[in-house]
Amino acid sequence: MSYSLQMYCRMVLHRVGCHLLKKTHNALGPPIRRGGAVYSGACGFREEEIREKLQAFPGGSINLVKQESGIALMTINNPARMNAFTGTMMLELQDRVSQLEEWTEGKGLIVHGAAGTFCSGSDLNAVRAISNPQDGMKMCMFMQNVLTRLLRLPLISVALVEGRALGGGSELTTACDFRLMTEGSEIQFVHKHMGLVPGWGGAARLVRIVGSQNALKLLAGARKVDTDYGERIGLSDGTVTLQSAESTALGEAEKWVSAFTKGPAPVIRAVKKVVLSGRELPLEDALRTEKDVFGTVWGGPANLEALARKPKHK
Ligand SMILES: C[C@@H](C(=O)O)C(=O)SCCNC(=O)CCNC(=O)[C@H](O)C(C)(C)COP(=O)(O)OP(=O)(O)OC[C@H]1O[C@@H](n2cnc3c(N)ncnc32)[C@H](O)[C@@H]1OP(=O)(O)O
Repeated sequence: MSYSLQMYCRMVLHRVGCHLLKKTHNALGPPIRRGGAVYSGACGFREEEIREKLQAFPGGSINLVKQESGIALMTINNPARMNAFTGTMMLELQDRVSQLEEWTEGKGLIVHGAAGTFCSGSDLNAVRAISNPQDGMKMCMFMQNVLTRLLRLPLISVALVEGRALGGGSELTTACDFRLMTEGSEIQFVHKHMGLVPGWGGAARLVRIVGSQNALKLLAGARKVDTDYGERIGLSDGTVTLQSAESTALGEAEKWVSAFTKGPAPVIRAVKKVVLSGRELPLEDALRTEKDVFGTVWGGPANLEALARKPKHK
């Protein structure tokens, strides 16, 4: 077979493969599997290309502490820039999410910012440098993959908002199951002021959190969301108040999430998995996933221990 005919056949097979992948994806709903990315090579996403570009914008870090309690702490750490995301911080976020996907004892996650503020979105210096549509789209697909995987972690996740969460920072808060805000903090989708719409998946997730009318107000109005407004529209799940001189917002957030992570890790992780499938999948696919997850805990150690504790009925 001539080379050009070979190349033509490969191209046809590639297109058919991509088309079938999309059809399967649409028929079965999102692939909720560990590392469930949205974009892959099959659909023309070349991750290596954007990784190289992002590598060129250093600064800051994403720190991760996996605690004995089963609750991990992730810190967006670039205080000189209000914790804005540099290119290397986007890459580090991906690495931290991969680490959390491998953490089998994990039950909870708190995402917070360094130095008393959350995150002011993409680093504007990096944004200026990759402002051409092609690179912007690649950064968008990269961050959508990372934040989708963050939200799909089998951990109960909380974004602790102190200070400000702006632009991509506000989108990051929507990639957690819950949001807690401290007094005086603000979440603001400033994208409109940048001539943008969210690109990291924040709009799709915001509609599912607050409904389409509230999402329109927050995006088209670039409205500042304070603690009261946040709780009223359901964007915030609670306002963190310090209970004593020694207490910290992070400590209060850990207490809050501990109420949901108390218990054996396999059970807490199973709870997140069944809620995740209920949130993302069409009903019958969600029921099948629930059946599969149920099968992992029914008759498991935690179930048998609970039964042993129950007094036998005469
Ligand atoms: C593309 C989109 C997305 O990814 O979806 C985005 O997020 S675009 C990015 C969307 N985010 C934004 O538009 C927020 C931009 N930043 C601001 O509006 C402001 O900095 C505030 C965050 C409101 C803080 O104002 P405030 O007056 O309190 O402090 P400041 O402005 O002096 O900021 C302190 C230092 O942090 C830097 N800084 C703050 N936000 C930054 C950012 N996003 N990128 C790069 N540097 C940033 C400032 O340049 C300044 O550095 P120097 O002391 O060296 O001057």
